[in-house]
Amino acid sequence: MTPITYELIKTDKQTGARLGRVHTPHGSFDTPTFMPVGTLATVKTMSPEELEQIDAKIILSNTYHLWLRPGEEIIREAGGLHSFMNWKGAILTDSGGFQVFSLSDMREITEEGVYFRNHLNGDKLFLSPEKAMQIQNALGSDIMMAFDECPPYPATYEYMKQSVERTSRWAERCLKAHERPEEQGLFGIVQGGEFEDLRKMSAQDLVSLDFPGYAVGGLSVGEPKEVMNRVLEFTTPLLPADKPRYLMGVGSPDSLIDGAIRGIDMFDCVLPTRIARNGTCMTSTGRLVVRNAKYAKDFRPIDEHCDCHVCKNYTRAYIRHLIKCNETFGFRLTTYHNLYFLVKLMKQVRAAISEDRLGDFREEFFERYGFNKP
Ligand SMILES: Nc1cc(CSc2ncc[nH]2)c2nc(N)[nH]c(=O)c2c1
Ligand SMILES: [Zn+2]
Repeated sequence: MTPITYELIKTDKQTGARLGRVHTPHGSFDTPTFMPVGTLATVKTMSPEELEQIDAKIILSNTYHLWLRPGEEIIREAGGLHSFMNWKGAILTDSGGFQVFSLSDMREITEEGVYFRNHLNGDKLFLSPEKAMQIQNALGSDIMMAFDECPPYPATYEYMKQSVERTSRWAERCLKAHERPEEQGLFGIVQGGEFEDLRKMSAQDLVSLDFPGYAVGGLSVGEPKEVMNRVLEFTTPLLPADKPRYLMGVGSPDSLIDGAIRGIDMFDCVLPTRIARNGTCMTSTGRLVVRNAKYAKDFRPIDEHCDCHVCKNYTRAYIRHLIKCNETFGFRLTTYHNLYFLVKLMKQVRAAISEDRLGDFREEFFERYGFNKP
């Protein structure tokens, strides 16, 4: 009945990585994949045409932000988020709980839902599983996320246990409130922090509800990378092999590779677009802070190994000049390159999986990027 299906093509013989394909009402995409983030119905500074140029197939947007501005009814009247923002690819919307905790103060969690203040004008608001589903229904996203609580890191075992049990009850309420299950997919979000038994409880609760896909939540919240990797090692095997697995809020190039190795298919992170707006670029030999004075007369591309439109036509000196003058075009150039870099990285990961050499690719990439440096 769901419009979201997953095809497992092969697994890498060197690691636990999977090559797959996800089908949605707005197109299919190969996995592992990176999803650019478009919180306010735009991937900041990028046009939909440019996102198509870099081969982005699915983007993220946010229930919380679009509910506050412009309001989900305006987007419903526009015919949904795809037509509102003229994006022809797939859209995944986060459910809003996480944003409440990261953006607003005066929050109160109850069984019913979360009371909080609008971070823009201080108004008292209430978000529940039913409300989050109603907003995502209006947005018309291809993949909706269940309303969950992402507890702060670290959290006590007792708090985490209560939170997981409530998130499972909220997930059931989301399923009941799902108005168009044949047109929109709904992913459950596994919580449980770093506690293996709670991750197992959360996964079992959600798998028994038979969602079309699953996210691993509660990570990339300040924990050390080793903790994230350990949690993934005992969590992804609990999830069905014939459904997509989405690691929320991740991430940096090393985390994308290490997540893929541990069986993750989908990633999202604001990192590439956020650091681009302060003049930091991802390159095959590590980060390059193009606003740095040493690039004032450097007429090379951002990354000499990159074949993107920006690296073919613009220099570090020119981009540095634009960034220093706070010229919007400068941020467009760094953003375009950073997104192209991560989309290309996932293409390289998929190629490595198809040739059973993702372990080797990880070593080469980490060495070149400088992740192995002590
Ligand atoms: N790290 C992290 C990031 C996000 C935001 S994902 C996102 N939304 C919009 C952009 N990106 C999370 N979202 C939810 N619902 N639950 C989580 O546990 C969680 C964890
Ligand atoms: Zn480039």
